[in-house]
Amino acid sequence: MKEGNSMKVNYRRKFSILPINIILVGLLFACQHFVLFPAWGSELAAIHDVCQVKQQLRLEKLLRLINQLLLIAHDVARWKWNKKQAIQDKRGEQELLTKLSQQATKYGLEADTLTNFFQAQITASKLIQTADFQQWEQQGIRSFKNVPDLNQSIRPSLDQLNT
Ligand SMILES: O=C(O)C(=O)C[C@]1(C(=O)O)C=C[C@@H](O)C=C1
Repeated sequence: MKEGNSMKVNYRRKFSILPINIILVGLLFACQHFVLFPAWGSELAAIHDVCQVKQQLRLEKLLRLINQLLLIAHDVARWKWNKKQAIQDKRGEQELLTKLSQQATKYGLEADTLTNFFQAQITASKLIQTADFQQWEQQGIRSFKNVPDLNQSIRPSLDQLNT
């Protein structure tokens, strides 16, 4: 083989494995850091822990809100019982769901998921109110004293919790 040709082959051999070399050196460098600086591993674990705690806190806050909303359902039921009003307010429900799905897009949340969640919340509220009505019917309760007004006080509280 002529000298010029053999140099070409050597040159190709030398440089064709260059990207693999770069990747291997990169990997080695990264691993070495975790070996030489094990603190990095614990830092990653700490970040993971913080994320988990934050998620847990968000979940707890959500559960607290659900609980508050369901507790208010008893006040709603008392007001409706006193006024002999129907439990279901289909128009109110639709207005709430439309407003919430518009807010979902604003906050980058999925409108369907949010709507399903609040639909379930409304269903739970209606079940509580129905159970209250049945119980008061059996107990022969005529009306309740000191019930906050649905429009002036209860619904604004519900709106605040919902948003
Ligand atoms: O605002 C009421 O009348 C409620 O009973 C509350 C609520 C709700 O959870 O938002 C529940 C049932 C009604 O059909 C409408 C709304």
